[in-house]
Amino acid sequence: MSLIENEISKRKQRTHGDDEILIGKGGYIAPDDYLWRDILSAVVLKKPVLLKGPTGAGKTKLAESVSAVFAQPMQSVNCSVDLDAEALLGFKTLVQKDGQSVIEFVEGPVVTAMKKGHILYIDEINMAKAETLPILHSALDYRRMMTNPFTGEVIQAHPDFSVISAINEGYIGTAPMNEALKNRFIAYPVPYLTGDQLAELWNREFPEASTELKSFMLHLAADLMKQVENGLLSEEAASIRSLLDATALSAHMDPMRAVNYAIAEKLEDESERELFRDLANTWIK
Ligand SMILES: Nc1ncnc2c1ncn2[C@@H]1O[C@H](COP(=O)(O)OP(=O)(O)OP(=O)(O)O)[C@@H](O)[C@H]1O
Repeated sequence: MSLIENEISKRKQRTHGDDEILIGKGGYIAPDDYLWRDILSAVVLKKPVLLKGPTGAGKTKLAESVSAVFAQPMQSVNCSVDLDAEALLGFKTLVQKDGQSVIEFVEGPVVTAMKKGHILYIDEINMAKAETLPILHSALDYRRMMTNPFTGEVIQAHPDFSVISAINEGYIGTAPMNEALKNRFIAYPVPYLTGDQLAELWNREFPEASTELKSFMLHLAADLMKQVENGLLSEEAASIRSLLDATALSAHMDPMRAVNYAIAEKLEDESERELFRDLANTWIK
């Protein structure tokens, strides 16, 4: 058995009680033959994983699929400029016990994931304020431990504790990631699906849809990718999420209106919207 299969069977044997509700559903389709196993390799080697890719490329789905394959609960943190140490580690609160007010510490997602050996998914990690995340450095490198500044507790991570982060690189409003933080991760590009893999996703998500509709969406997706590569459309124009939304809407309305609402109206420039509509029109029969 390979290292990966060995680790999968080991982690799967654990039981997680009520936390089982936090196990992901899976369903990520990889763009090639190696990305999925390459990511699992980093996880079993206890290296933090950084998923780099545009919005709606399946990064969250991929993290959920890692959670599913190991049957391991996933704690999620969504970063924003307001994210502070308390949102990551937890906070103190007053509770009543035997008629007395006592201070208790409510553990946050990082502490829980470290202690229970869950997967910690940190979405949009580059959106957090530069001063917030260094608190994680010692948990992310070979030390795999942290001193909780709120309680003074020294936490040694459970052997299964794994970290997956995601970043929308180049997305407006995102700062580059702090170098010392980035240095602790193994980074994987997560592109939009194309070709056969995209068709596989459509066939799975829309088994009832007509071949004509699926063919329209898949041709449109290919054209959008081409124009993104040519620099004529912004990357989110080819977002798989938006294309899936458009296909779902098409069950209830004309597909041209569906792609207009789900994709065109969200593009910033009128020139982009026009180009998009021209491309869509060429595939509408
Ligand atoms: N390769 C893929 N395999 C399976 N589903 C995918 C894939 N790519 C996109 N999707 C689907 O597209 C939608 C968006 O995916 P997801 O939320 O994982 O994207 P994301 O990269 O995390 O986006 P964001 O950066 O905006 O958070 C979901 O419905 C997801 O199932």
